[in-house]
Amino acid sequence: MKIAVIGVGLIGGSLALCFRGKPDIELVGFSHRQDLADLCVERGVVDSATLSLEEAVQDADFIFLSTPVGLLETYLEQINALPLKKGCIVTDVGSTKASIAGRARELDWGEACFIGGHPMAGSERSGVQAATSLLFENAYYVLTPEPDTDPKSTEALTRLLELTRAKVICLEPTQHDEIVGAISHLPHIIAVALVNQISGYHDNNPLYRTLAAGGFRDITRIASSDPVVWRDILLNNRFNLLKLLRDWNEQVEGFIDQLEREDGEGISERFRSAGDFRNELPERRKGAIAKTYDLYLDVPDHPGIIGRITTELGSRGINLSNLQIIESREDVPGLMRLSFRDEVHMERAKESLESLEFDVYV
Ligand SMILES: NC(=O)C1=CN([C@@H]2O[C@H](COP(=O)(O)OP(=O)(O)OC[C@H]3O[C@@H](n4cnc5c(N)ncnc54)[C@H](O)[C@@H]3O)[C@@H](O)[C@H]2O)C=CC1
Ligand SMILES: O=C(O)C(=O)Cc1ccc(O)cc1
Repeated sequence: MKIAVIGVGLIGGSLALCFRGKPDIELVGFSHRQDLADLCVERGVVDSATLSLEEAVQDADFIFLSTPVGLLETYLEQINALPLKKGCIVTDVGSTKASIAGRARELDWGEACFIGGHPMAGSERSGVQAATSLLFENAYYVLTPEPDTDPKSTEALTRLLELTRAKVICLEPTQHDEIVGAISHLPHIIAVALVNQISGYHDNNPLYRTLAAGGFRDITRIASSDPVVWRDILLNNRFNLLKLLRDWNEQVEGFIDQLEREDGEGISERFRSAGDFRNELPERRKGAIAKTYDLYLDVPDHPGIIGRITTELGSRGINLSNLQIIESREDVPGLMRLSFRDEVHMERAKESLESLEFDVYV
């Protein structure tokens, strides 16, 4: 089976790593620059890479378009005009689905077909350097087959995507863009606006960055996302976002009004209803919203301390899903966050680290 990945960045590279090394799969990357083509081969993400689109898609069984959204339709058109293998499935990974689905519908695919796709997992990092085969584990992977798409093609793509360990669901493209606009694109806008607002205050007083603590960091991680990728997503989904931002203004106006009227009960009620909804979000899956079980511990600045902690957990078979040094506190020993997929591993880690006399907080 030949799989072509057009644009081997965070998402294209991560998909390639999920497929890589499986028996009978040949992975070819297409890049628009020789240095990037060389890099994805050097990093072992694809078997070979080419600057020729024709060569990349020739005889391919699956083609994944994984460039920024603004380039997807151009590549779709170019690929549609090239000779494709009978039964070839062309798909994409773009964060918006209506426009590419609309363009694909206008093209004649002959014995090939197009099925839109969107893995609902990612990160604020970009480029093939950030690619990982674990990115999609337990996340949702949306496919947008048309009513007349051959179910066998959707099935074949779904079967291949099992290698990502994501859960495939099918959605209509317009509905996808409305929902994903609200749960992913709007939060990115809010994070960026918030960081830029605070950055403006910081220009006059550097204490803003010094004091920026957990809450600010938690809600602004995605503000570090790739500017080109996000420019394209926001422009592409602008009609949904304009409505969502007007609704957002109403939320802001509501707070202004409650503060002016000193309406404490109204403010508490907003926190209560937000907490109720937030606490009911599906748990224990990675992706756009990752639920983890976290422990915090003070770590003295000793050489080898991180190795000691991870070796201890590893030797007891405790599965660590993430580790982060939190730098929000100055002039104190480091604070480390250890994340686990479930409560059992978290509790076992707590006991084990306490027995080594670490101060552990849940
Ligand atoms: N970043 C994320 O967390 C997620 C992104 N997506 C979607 O995945 C797609 C790719 O995003 P990322 O992998 O995050 O970005 P990325 O920047 O890591 O990867 C984009 C790739 O496209 C290549 N590229 C850029 N210009 C090109 C051109 N003219 N011709 C050919 N290739 C070109 C880049 O070299 C890079 O390899 C986007 O459509 C995005 O909406 C989907 C899910 C999550
Ligand atoms: O980093 C995060 O938490 C994300 O929000 C990742 C993400 C980015 C873009 C998508 O289309 C889907 C998921």
